[in-house]
Amino acid sequence: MENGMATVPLVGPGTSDRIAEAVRRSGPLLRPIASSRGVLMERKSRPSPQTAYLERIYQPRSSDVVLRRYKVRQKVGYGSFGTVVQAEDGITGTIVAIKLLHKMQGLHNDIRQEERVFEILAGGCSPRISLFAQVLQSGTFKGFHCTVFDFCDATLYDLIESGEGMMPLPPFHIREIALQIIQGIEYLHSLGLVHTDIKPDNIALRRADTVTVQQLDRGTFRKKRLLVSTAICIIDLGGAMTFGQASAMQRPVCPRMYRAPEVILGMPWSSPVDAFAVGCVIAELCLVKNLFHPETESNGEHLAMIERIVGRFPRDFAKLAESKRPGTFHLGATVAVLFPPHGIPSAGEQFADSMRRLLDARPLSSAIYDVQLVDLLKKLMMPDPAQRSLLGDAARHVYFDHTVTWTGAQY
Ligand SMILES: Nc1ncnc2c1ncn2[C@@H]1O[C@H](COP(=O)(O)OP(=O)(O)OP(=O)(O)O)[C@@H](O)[C@H]1O
Repeated sequence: MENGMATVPLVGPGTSDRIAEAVRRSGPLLRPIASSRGVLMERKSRPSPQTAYLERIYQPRSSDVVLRRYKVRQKVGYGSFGTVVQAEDGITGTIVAIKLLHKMQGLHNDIRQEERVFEILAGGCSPRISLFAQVLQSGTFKGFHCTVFDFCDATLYDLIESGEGMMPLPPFHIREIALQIIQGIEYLHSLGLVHTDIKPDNIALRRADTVTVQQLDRGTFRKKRLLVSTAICIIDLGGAMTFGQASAMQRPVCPRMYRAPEVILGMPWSSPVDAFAVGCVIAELCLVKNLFHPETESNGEHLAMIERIVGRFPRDFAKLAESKRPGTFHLGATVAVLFPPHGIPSAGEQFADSMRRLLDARPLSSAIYDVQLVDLLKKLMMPDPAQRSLLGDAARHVYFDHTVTWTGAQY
């Protein structure tokens, strides 16, 4: 093993130690054969619109120098609110990410929202600030409001979609990433803020350096790529709101696949929506696919899917939901989501696809084999928000015993 390590080429200051550590913790049956640096995965951001709005959306050009300092290199991401580019700082030479907000009326109530939320986080004076992308500067370029952030090599979405040879991640990497997400979002909650947009696209890996190892698997060595560091960075604070704003919010929040039952049912919601979404993201990282089928067509199907995968809704919660949305639950000897809706045969043509998806969905405990992880996920995704685990408690779950996390200083 020691000799094997000596053949690994260095990929940056201090990196060899981290490679050695990553390999050592992955088990005794490994030998490193190569290492690579930086963005090793194709960036998989959602597609840009091909519409008439193009002039209101920043189109990156390699000759652009944003805020007279940052030389644009390439587009790395695109979201509902902005285009994100990679740029080089002309003064320090460091690589940054710049988000240039779309110029669309009504899209931004407050164009400085992300910066303000980051200021609140920074004001909390906690080392957990390193779990978020730092805002370095902001201003206007070609009429676009732009915010400059730390650059992250890849998101969990990139990793899941195109982390070839890396997925599934070793269990200890999943644990380290999960703990950081929980601790970061718990920090937001401790400052009275709800993120509202937790999804794999919004959790980034600061560095995507990998080491390729040969892993002994049933008598033969197979190639496997390991992350050198699991340091994460939570991005996109643009949807974050205070508990007070959350309680007054009418429109649904959270992307559908990560949306908690109380939001689906139009009931009051608050910070537990983040816990539910965190559970979905951790499960997705283990399964290397969405926990809830991405083509789920209706709220009814989604609730039935939650019931099948996570567990039954408690009677009190179902009763409350029934009083607001009659026809959602069957309140008999057992409480059950009424899907397909009352009076429509489940064998009918109309719901055939939905019924097929529901039948294919596997309960958490039969899809994930780590019993402690399943217990944690069930607590994070309790259908009733009043029973859902607080993130502080989740961070102390036995699943995380002996988990080492990388701090900001180490990535
Ligand atoms: N600091 C960063 N480093 C590297 N890539 C980033 C960074 N911030 C954002 N990105 C990339 O840009 C994408 C869009 O960013 P972001 O989610 O902040 O934009 P948005 O317009 O608010 O999107 P959404 O539709 O999710 O609300 C991300 O999914 C990611 O791929």
